[in-house]
Amino acid sequence: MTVERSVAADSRTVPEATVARLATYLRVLGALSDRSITTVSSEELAAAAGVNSAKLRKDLSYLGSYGIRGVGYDVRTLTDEIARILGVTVRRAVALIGVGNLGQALAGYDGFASRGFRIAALLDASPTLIGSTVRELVVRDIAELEQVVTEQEIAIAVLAVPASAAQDVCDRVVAAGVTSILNFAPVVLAVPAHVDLRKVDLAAELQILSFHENRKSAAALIAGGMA
Ligand SMILES: NC(=O)c1ccc[n+]([C@@H]2O[C@H](COP(=O)([O-])OP(=O)(O)OC[C@H]3O[C@@H](n4cnc5c(N)ncnc54)[C@H](O)[C@@H]3O)[C@@H](O)[C@H]2O)c1
Repeated sequence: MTVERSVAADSRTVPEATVARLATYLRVLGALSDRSITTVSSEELAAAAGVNSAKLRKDLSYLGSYGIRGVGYDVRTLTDEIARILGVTVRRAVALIGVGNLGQALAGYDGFASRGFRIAALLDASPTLIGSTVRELVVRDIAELEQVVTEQEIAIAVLAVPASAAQDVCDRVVAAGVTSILNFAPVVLAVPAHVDLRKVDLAAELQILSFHENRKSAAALIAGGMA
């Protein structure tokens, strides 16, 4: 999603694109920490995150983090700084709505917990799913949405429902007080200005790759013609 926005980080503001890269740096730092690596150079961190080191240094300068010349960055300190800016020092409770093919795959993904998120509730409308257990969580009836949001202090709702149901579910989630939504349904959702909405669209990502494939084929044809 390309929303031109910034996030306040102390007295400075962090561009949205930097926020997205900070999440990547945090993942890379987590992997380094798992391997008991305590310092990392900007070049190493940039390469592992797939960006150039000038961009990485610029991104980290928003945190007031410049590293030590010749030594690099302290993995623990940088992890803590990025986690603080991203607000993942608190474990946020996530409600997963729609426990079909995608919802069950997401519910089974261990990576959320290690990155600061707790799947606290699963909700669905299907009588065959309501009451069943997925990853030790009982699937609740979507009719209980408002109660579940309050009980579990849900901070983020993930929508994995059919496109036809997504706006209705989104409206209810917002009315229940949730202000962050991640939407997987292939539909543009309308939300009030105070709600942060992000969308995941794997088909669009594949189309972008397809576009690049086209360009590569065209370039190869031209190069072949010139040879
Ligand atoms: N963004 C992506 O890249 C991506 C990838 C795959 C699927 N999707 C989308 O994710 C959604 C789910 O896909 P799926 O394959 O899991 O579908 P699915 O049919 O297997 O699951 C959808 C679930 O939503 C439930 N549901 C329907 N209406 C509901 C409502 N009003 N409230 C609560 N639950 C409700 C259904 O009972 C079902 O369990 C679809 O919109 C699909 O297009 C997106």
